[in-house]
Amino acid sequence: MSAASRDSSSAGCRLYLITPPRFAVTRFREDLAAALDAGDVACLQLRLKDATPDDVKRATETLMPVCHARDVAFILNDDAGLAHALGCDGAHLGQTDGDHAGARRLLEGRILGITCHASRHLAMEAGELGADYVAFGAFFPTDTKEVVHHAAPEILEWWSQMMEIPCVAIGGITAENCGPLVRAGADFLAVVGAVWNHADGPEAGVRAMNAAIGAA
Ligand SMILES: Cc1ncc(COP(=O)(O)OP(=O)(O)O)c(N)n1
Ligand SMILES: Cc1nc(C(=O)O)sc1CCOP(=O)(O)O
Ligand SMILES: [Mg+2]
Repeated sequence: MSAASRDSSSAGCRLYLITPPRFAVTRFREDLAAALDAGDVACLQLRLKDATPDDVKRATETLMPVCHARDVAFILNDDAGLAHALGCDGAHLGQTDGDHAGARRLLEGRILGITCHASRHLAMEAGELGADYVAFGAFFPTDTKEVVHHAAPEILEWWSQMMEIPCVAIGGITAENCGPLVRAGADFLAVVGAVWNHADGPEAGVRAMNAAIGAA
């Protein structure tokens, strides 16, 4: 999850895949493997908002090996303690997902990503406490989540010119609309629907996203 050198092209921007909100683990294992085999994916975030810790544990035990076999980092959403306990590669925390500084200490040597919405101030704070990446969004309307914050590409441009810490763009991103985000300096594009809801299936979704990143 480190940023490659930045320039004004798509060089270095990679796909950051997030799981669908709900899935049957055994079946999803096959879908995930096929999606990851379809093209470059930097990491998978397990995002199960209504699941119990036991559900998350089972999903992690099933899906993390699929990721690791393909050199894809496995990041758990919302819970740094559980990420640590389950041996995940890292955690993604929102602004209300607990103590960021404590998570940084707990996940020493692992990945910590922090949601910063459309706020330069939150991003600077996250950078100062040692986040491995900051996430900005939502850039476009999304059916995956009700969002209250709306970001514009300028924040990616500002961040990427100022800071070495990678930035992730999220929210309604598709192969059709991602070009300006890549050109603005996003290091990663985080997507749910663009892959899992692609009309031709998740493999086509991964291929389309990578083609669009490469063409930006
Ligand atoms: C890469 C990435 N960016 C932002 C989010 C959103 O996190 P959060 O604000 O905590 O909202 P939930 O995902 O928990 O609903 C994310 N998960 N991943
Ligand atoms: C999980 C999440 N966080 C967002 C934010 O703006 O912080 S938008 C979002 C949903 C991303 O799914 P899709 O790619 O289907 O729009
Ligand atoms: Mg969260």
